[in-house]
Amino acid sequence: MALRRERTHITVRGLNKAFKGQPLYRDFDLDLPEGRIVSIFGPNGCGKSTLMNMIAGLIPVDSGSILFDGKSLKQTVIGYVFQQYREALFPWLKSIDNIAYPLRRAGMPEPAVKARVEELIASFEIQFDLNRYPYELSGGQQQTVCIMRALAPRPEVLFLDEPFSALDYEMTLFIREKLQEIYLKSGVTMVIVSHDLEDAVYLADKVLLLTRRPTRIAEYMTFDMPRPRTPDSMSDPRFVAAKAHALDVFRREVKG
Ligand SMILES: Nc1ncnc2c1ncn2[C@@H]1O[C@H](COP(=O)(O)OP(=O)(O)OP(=O)(O)O)[C@@H](O)[C@H]1O
Repeated sequence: MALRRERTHITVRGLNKAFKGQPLYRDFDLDLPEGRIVSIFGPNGCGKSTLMNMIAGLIPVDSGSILFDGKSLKQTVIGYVFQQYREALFPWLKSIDNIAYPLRRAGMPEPAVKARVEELIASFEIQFDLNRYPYELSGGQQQTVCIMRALAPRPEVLFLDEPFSALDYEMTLFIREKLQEIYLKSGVTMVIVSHDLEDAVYLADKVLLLTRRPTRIAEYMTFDMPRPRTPDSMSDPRFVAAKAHALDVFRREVKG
């Protein structure tokens, strides 16, 4: 595979965050590469979600800088997929209107909204009825709607907080494939928080392995197995070795 040039997309510098006087991140630096998938993995409570949410602007930092290609968050279009898809969708809007919501809110003219939604439906090869309300859909279908909504405004970065944790295994495989397809088509930078090592490694170009708090980077592991990866990839020796290595680092960090 030809080597792709790695360009930094998100730069985190001198990040500090404490909860109730207890430091979580102290002078923390991180670079997230453009057009790659980075998974964040680490011990329970080490601050995976907090880190991603600070980058996505959902949680304030105490101090430090976070820039997207040198720009602030306000100047950047991002998408966010929540773990709890049931609570993330607006129950009073049909699924299709949930997807269109961020476009309408941004004042996009209706014909352009329709065209963008149609484009998403085609690229996701949606087989279910998007005129249904979210509660009429299965969990996997609801999570698919959440991902489509997050992608609707063509974000530069897509953040996903444990996107598989509320799904059964079959749906996990389905959503993983969809995310990989979208990534291969659009090259969007993705950041995924995962508490499952298999999920963390499967989609990732890089796995950010964190320590216990106060949280540091234990290892920023590169996983360059070619794409598309398939369920068979999980028995590939390269996948098995990457997962075993990440598990070693994790065990060392948990033991302290
Ligand atoms: N609003 C808050 N107030 C006080 N403490 C908080 C708050 N949010 C998070 N914390 C604490 O900060 C730490 C990191 O939380 P966070 O949810 O980011 O960790 P995580 O690695 O994503 O956790 P998990 O693996 O349990 O999902 C935890 O110890 C948590 O209890």
